[in-house]
Amino acid sequence: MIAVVGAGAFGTALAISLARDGRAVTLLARDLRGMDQTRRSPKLDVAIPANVLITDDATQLQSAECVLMAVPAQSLRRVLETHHDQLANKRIVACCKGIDLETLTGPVASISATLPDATAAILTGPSFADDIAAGLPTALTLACADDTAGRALQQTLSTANLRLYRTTDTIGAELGGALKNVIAIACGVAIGAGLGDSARAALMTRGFAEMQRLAGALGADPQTLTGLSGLGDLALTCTSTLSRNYRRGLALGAGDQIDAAATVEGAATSVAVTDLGQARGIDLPVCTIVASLCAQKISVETALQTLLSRPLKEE
Ligand SMILES: NC(=O)C1=CN([C@@H]2O[C@H](COP(=O)(O)OP(=O)(O)OC[C@H]3O[C@@H](n4cnc5c(N)ncnc54)[C@H](OP(=O)(O)O)[C@@H]3O)[C@@H](O)[C@H]2O)C=CC1
Ligand SMILES: O=C(CO)COP(=O)(O)O
Repeated sequence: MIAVVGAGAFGTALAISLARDGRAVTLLARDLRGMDQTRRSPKLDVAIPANVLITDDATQLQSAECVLMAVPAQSLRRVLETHHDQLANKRIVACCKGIDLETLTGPVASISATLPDATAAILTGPSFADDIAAGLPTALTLACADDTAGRALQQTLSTANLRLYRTTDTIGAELGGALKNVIAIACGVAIGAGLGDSARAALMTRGFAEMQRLAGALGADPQTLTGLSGLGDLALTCTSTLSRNYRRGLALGAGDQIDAAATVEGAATSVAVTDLGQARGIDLPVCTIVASLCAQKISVETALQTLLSRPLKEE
């Protein structure tokens, strides 16, 4: 049995996809919201197959062959600690995109620090929950430092429509997923402020250079970022209004009222990235500007002038 912790949009979509392919799945919800009765998620327009056990009973995790953690990046540590006893020596696959603000580390480090006996992996890349739930073709990166375990997870989690590519570069894979959210906000701001598609292309490209620079400094192979997690997810999230991070950027760029309660992961990640860059002396102008914009410390006009007035340099 495969367990999914977190019955939000992504966790439920993954559960549906795996179950449709014949796997037995347990979906652990913090709040069932009647999903076990209606067999529907309030966040997806697809019925949940009968071979998904929807439960709020965490003891069900004990019999899982692997556990997918589909909770927001800033909640991951807390959720791992809460279910420590059920998860202690399992194969744990983070399905979130972000950098923990307290530790300035990614989801794989959170798993290893919280559950030293577990096998830690991450599943990330370009995919909207709605697309996965609808059974549309999708390709993702599965990263696990232990390649034998990674190969087994790749087999276990690939389905007819969900194709997983494998890498051992967990830091590169998780940074690709985390950092693209920051650049997606920047691109949304550009479009929301009417700066045009050319400005967006410039931000995607220079943002990608920042992603590779930071990833290399943190021990990743910058080449990993040219894969699905990185370039692939950047292409999706910086161009689609299905992305919450991109939509947050659109709202900031257009000067719309921001709902403070509706957080997007790229906002927290922009703060973490700014701290990491400053501590290591790495130049990350786009990410730093996004942190200031999200905190509403500077105007879009100031952000634009700051980026355009930087010294000219080699590409
Ligand atoms: N949505 C998408 O298209 C995609 C999302 N992802 C990633 O998946 C991760 C989850 O996103 P998504 O599913 O969209 O988010 P949702 O908000 O839809 O779901 C998050 C889930 O996590 C649960 N949760 C949050 N905090 C806690 C906590 N402290 N303890 C227990 N459960 C908690 C929520 O429970 P409750 O409902 O009770 O609040 C909810 O079930 C993110 O990192 C995102 O980047 C990746 C690819 C695509
Ligand atoms: O990560 C995603 C697509 O790959 C979803 O993006 P958002 O979190 O911005 O909605």
